[in-house]
Amino acid sequence: MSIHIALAKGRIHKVVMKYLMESGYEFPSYSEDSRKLIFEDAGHTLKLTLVKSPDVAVYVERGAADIGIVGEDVLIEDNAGANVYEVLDIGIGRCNMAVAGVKGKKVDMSRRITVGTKYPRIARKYFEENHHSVDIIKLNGSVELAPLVGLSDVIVDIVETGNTLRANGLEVLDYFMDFSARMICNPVSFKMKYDEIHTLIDVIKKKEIR
Ligand SMILES: Nc1ncnc2c1ncn2[C@@H]1O[C@H](COP(=O)(O)OP(=O)(O)OP(=O)(O)O)[C@@H](O)[C@H]1O
Ligand SMILES: O=P(O)(O)OC[C@H]1O[C@H](OP(=O)(O)OP(=O)(O)O)[C@H](O)[C@@H]1O
Repeated sequence: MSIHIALAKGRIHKVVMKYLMESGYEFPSYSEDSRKLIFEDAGHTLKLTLVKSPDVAVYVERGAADIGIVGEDVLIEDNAGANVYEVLDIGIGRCNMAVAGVKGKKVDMSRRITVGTKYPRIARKYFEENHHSVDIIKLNGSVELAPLVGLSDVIVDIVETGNTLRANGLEVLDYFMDFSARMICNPVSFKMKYDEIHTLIDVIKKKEIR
């Protein structure tokens, strides 16, 4: 029985594809530049689809995919884990969530501050837990711009190397979560395709990428 894996398109799918090919799976029609979204391996054991990160859990929950591989940040932000099993921490795509602001500029946390972010739920929870009153502005990318042009006082965003913050004259005020890519599984598939799914888990575990 073949298994269908929904892969978060972007950084995560590129590493997972590379890894699967290094482990002996052949995907004759795959290339990083291709616009194709579905790939089957030559042995017909895996079908891979490239899905936008927030949609991965939707495919898995509804049984359109058996397995999903997606960043933990996305699962937490979308509160998406309830109807799926998280079966493995893949260890790739490691990054932190941080509050950042303009370098050297003091932010008065005692007043209501504005926060630009792609992660409104995670940001709100963080500020609530720290008893700060905030106005969250949901953005869709290039979040670093917001404090530079006066749209927000601070941002909450992913930091990996810190290069984007540095290049834009921002600094971290607080790191508060870290994430990695997770493998999630549809509960019915987990029972029906138990052996195939465990074979895949073993293949990925064997690669020391954590
Ligand atoms: N430096 C990083 N920046 C963003 N995401 C990272 C980083 N390092 C690891 N990740 C992981 O990769 C995932 C996003 O990958 P990527 O940015 O390639 O996808 P994307 O679809 O372009 O995302 P988005 O549209 O949200 O920018 C995140 O959910 C996170 O788990
Ligand atoms: O610490 P770094 O290694 O610089 O990585 C962090 C940057 O990467 C991500 O942006 P992405 O490239 O996904 O673009 P986006 O801003 O459009 O989301 C993230 O939102 C930061 O901007």
